[in-house]
Amino acid sequence: MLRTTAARAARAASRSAIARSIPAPRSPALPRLPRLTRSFSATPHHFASSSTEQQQGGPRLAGQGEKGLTVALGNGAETTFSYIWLRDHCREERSFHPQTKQRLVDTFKIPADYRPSAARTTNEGLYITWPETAFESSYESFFPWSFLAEHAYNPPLLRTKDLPSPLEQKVLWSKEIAKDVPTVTYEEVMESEKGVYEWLKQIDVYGFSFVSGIPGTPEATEALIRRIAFIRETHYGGFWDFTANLEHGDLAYSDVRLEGHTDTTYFTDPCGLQLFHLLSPDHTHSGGHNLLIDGFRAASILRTQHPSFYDLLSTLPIPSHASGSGSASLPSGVHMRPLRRFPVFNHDENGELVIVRWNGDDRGVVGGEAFEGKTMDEWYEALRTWEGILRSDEAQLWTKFEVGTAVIFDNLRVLHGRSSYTGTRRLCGAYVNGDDYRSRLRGLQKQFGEDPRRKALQELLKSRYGVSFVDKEKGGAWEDY
Ligand SMILES: C[N+](C)(C)CCCC[C@H](N)C(=O)O
Ligand SMILES: O=C(O)CCC(=O)C(=O)O
Repeated sequence: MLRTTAARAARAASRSAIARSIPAPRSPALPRLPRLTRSFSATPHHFASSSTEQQQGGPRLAGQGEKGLTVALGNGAETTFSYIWLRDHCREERSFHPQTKQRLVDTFKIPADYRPSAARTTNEGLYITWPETAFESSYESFFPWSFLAEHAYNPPLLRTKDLPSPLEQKVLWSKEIAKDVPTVTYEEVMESEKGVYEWLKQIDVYGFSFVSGIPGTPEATEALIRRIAFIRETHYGGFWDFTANLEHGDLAYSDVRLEGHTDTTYFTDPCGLQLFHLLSPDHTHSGGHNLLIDGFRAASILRTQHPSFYDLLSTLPIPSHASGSGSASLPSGVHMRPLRRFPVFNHDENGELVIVRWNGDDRGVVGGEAFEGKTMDEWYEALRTWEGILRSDEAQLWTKFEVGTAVIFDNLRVLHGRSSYTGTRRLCGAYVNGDDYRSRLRGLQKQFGEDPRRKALQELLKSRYGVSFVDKEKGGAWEDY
């Protein structure tokens, strides 16, 4: 919804009210500092710059231009930041709300020709004094050298390949993992944050985890899921408790075999985690065993053995839908389609595989212009090869559901399926959004001081540029927002 002028004015007023409510930061009285012996090219926009006694060869201010300044870090690497970027990314309380971690400075009110009135450096970072202008009263921003090194862009001082990729943290598995399946107990998850952390670490590394010792009730199962985050509601409801009664127009509500698939490929944002817990005792049914397949491992096999097929399944958008009959609560029926079509393999901006979307049953009609110039036979050959890897004996982890033991898996990586069954089989469970799961895991990593990415970043900044993270109290929230 476009903001009206009044709303915008209200927002501006509320911002300045927020800013006023925050005690104006007492910019440290600038001690009279020795002028830098190094002289800079005298240009009309020259501003005073100085440095507190710093270790020889440490990071320093290396130059100032019309639109930006250049810093030199430990190993002499130089990089330039525009003044607008610096003002826009200030983390002082005037610019960045200390509790909400949201930007308070109105980026688009920063004058296009904004530049500092002074700058100084210390062993910890760069202090920029902004001038008294109509835009704002003069004040000082602080940027740790580590923050500048991490976010440098002209040129970048860090590259994606410098840090461990998320995929490196994962263990790709075959059916052999049956010898030692990742498992936690209900009790440890329910009784401590550490227990939840151990559980989510297993899901992060293996893409799935079993939970044993659960009371055989839907209530206990739901409480377990909610230790991660809230449940994702869909047209199947929130927490499901289902049998083969076709209460929803989907084969899951039947007793037929389901080959390995990921759920909700018809959602623009497929569900992240999925948990199943059997509630009906063994003697009420026969079959209905659970299948798990590591989609990332299967994809890596295809990529290695058939790169052209991997590329095809990484580019061709596949239609997906949920169109089963409606239910009593949804008489208009289900007509689910994603906003756009997605390929089987979806990658992040660094080319890392992050989402496998594959459901042969929910796949729509392929064809049309997306397939123009492609040979349909090649596409089916690629699919057949992919499905052949999924259905290979070594890829398939089959387990027999038991009351009291739930399985949870990352629906963006691990495919699941079911053998056909006879008799009465009652299953419960729910979805959790992938982003809520990853946020919960990130929070626990920080809480238990094990954020692998930041640890690797800290070591790299220290070894390559001789800079360290700065104690938050001194420089606001130096996180990777
Ligand atoms: C809600 N519950 C998990 C029981 C059924 C999900 C329906 C599965 C659907 N064919 C899909 O692949 O998304
Ligand atoms: O019934 C099962 O074991 C799983 C059903 C299924 O694959 C699904 O709900 O997506």
